[in-house]
Amino acid sequence: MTKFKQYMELTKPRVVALLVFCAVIGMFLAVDAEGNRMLPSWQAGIFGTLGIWLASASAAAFNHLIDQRIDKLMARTSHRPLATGELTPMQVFVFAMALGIVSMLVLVCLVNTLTAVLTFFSLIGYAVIYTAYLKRATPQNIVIGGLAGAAPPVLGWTAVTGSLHPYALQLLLIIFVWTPPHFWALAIFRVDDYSRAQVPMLPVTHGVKFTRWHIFFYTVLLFLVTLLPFLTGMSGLIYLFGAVVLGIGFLWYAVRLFNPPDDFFAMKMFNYSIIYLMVLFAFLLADHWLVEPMVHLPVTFEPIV
Ligand code: HEM
Ligand SMILES: CC(C)=CCC/C(C)=C/CC/C(C)=C/COP(=O)(O)OP(=O)(O)O
Repeated sequence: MTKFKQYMELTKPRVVALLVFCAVIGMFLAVDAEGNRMLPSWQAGIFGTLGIWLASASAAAFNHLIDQRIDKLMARTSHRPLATGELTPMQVFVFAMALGIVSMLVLVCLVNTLTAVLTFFSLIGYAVIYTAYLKRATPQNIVIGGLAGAAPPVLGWTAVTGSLHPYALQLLLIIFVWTPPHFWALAIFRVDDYSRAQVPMLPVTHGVKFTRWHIFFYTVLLFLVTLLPFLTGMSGLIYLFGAVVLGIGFLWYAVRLFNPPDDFFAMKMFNYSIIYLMVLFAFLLADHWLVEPMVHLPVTFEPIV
């Protein structure tokens, strides 16, 4: 691998691409103080995206640094540049710090302080609270840690408006509830990896059967939570259609997982979770810009901050 590719790998490019996608959609869903649709200014759009991207990449690189011992022990992660020794911990530290500092400079100087502060908390939440502490401490690690990964739509929204709106928190709630079925599906497939590395993920501590039930409960909760944007008047019928169809698909996987047709089925569910979130957010966007706001239920909220 070239040096460039090794540094790119540190930033978890595909995970971060979806985080940034959700942040950008958050930007295009933002409404003004009167509740009207608005387009982001070019500055909020470009520098907001850049700042959130760099902060997420920085968090991912810190995750590589802190997890190097675990990563060496797991088949899925043993090829990572720190695990193989292709990069040194000092190189990774400098890279992660540089990304983090530049992201904060971009957000503070070119976007707004609220977005910078919330992004900073997300970075610390993932890199320090989740990776360095929760991951090793409790099988609820990814549930609590999921809050950091769920932040991007809120960050996108605040980048555009400078204020926090309950609608944006609904988007956070969706990703927060989506994270457990997303991750535990993969963890079931990789249970031996986590067991070898002694990471207390739910299938390791409580078994695969118990984890399947948790996945099922969170998937039902996710189905209900994804109805909120429609019920609160944020989104209309196009979104409702998308959420219900995608949600039925997710529920089908959760039920089938109790009696999977093959060993690879949990991975299929994990892959579906990624498509699910991407398409759900695409529906939110399409609905917001294609449907006349009058179709929406007449419920409006005041910004919180
Ligand atoms: C605490 C929360 C989360 C945990 C523990 C988690 C865990 C994981 C793990 C272990 C992988 C496998 C990576 C690999 O293939 O080696 C993965 C992949 C992925 N995750 Fe998550 N995830 C979380 C939150 C999120 C969030 C919030 C997003 C985006 C909104 C996301 C998007 C993705 C994507 C797109 C992939 C596929 C990456 C690829 O194809 O290489 N994840 N996740
Ligand atoms: C500023 C901001 C929005 C920060 C969020 C950063 C971020 C990259 C969130 C994604 C969550 C994720 C990939 C967790 C997996 O970590 P893991 O250590 O369990 O997985 P691994 O074993 O693949 O490293």
